[in-house]
Amino acid sequence: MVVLSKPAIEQCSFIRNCIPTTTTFYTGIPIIDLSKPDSKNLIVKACEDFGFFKVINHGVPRQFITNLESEAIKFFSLPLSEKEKAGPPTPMGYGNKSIGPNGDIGWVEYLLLTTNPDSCSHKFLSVLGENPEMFRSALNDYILAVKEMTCEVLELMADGLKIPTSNVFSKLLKDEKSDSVFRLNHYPPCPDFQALEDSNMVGFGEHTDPQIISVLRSNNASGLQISLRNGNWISVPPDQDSFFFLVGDSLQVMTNGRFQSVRHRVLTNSLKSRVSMIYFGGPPLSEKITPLPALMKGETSLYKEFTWLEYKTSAYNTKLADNRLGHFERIVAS
Ligand SMILES: C=C1C[C@]23C[C@@]1(O)CC[C@H]2[C@@]12CC[C@H](O)[C@@](C)(C(=O)O1)[C@H]2[C@@H]3C(=O)O
Ligand SMILES: O=C(O)CCC(=O)C(=O)O
Ligand SMILES: [Fe+2]
Repeated sequence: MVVLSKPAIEQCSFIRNCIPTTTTFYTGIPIIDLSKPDSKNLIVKACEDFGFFKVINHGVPRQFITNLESEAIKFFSLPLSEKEKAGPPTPMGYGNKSIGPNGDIGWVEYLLLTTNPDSCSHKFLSVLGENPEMFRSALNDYILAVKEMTCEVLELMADGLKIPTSNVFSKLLKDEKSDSVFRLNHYPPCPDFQALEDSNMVGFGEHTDPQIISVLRSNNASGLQISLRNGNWISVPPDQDSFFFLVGDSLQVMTNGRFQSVRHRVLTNSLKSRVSMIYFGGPPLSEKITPLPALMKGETSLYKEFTWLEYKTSAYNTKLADNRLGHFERIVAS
């Protein structure tokens, strides 16, 4: 039996007083069933209306998901000194509370990796845990299966947009030089609510993702919120069996603003640990990010021309909440 010390009991009463007993979950999130024939049009509609949707019947083996989740839990349960052997994040590697290079702080620890199995960021794994090979293989299985499912969704999206080359997005992720990233996040339950209250700390502050598409899976702990087009924040009901897709800044540019990247954040006040795993599908560094000609019916581009390397370099000089695309918007005379 666990006997709580007095301060811990006090914390519990604080928790009881401060946590709303019910989180109001938004029930209108678009759900895309990949086994249904109308999914391509629903994907386009969801990207236009929300920049966000949930995918079910995705075909990613449950075993790959549970294996990686249990490896992630094992990793995050290691002593801090062990985890720190894989840090600091530069930007790949283990990070704790500090997000990115510009002073953002969150109630989160994480592991950021490149997705190429041969690339050096997986070297971080070899310094960790009792069986780094199991972690490596769980990661490779998961990333491969999620990438395949993501490409299927991107091809449906291109079809839905009536773009004649349906691999226009997926080929960027499939390219061997694709600059895709993988992230494991762990949001521990808050031990010190007062500190969190005082500092207004959140799990992961509001932002948009710079890549083409982000594919997020979490355990059944709440926390994720997205901003609707009217600026209202809504709580996303967690669903450990589904994947959430988020439109990134690069897809916003490639669709000349028809899709908009979704602002999102993670709040901390759950009593439960949240573990999330996110695949950020990005293009090769040299790729020009520009509106697709097939979508430009006489319009002009809303954005200056830039490569993914230029955008990424600029993004790494911004704070999390900044409007990163702002620097690349073209002033269009009306
Ligand atoms: C504050 C930052 C963290 C971030 C790099 C940045 O300077 C701005 C973009 C951030 C973000 C958001 C999505 C992904 O989690 C991420 C890996 C990415 O590609 O851009 C993070 C960056 C990071 O944590 O290094
Ligand atoms: O952990 C989450 O659920 C979301 C995290 C996120 O938005 C990110 O890592 O970019
Ligand atoms: Fe994000």
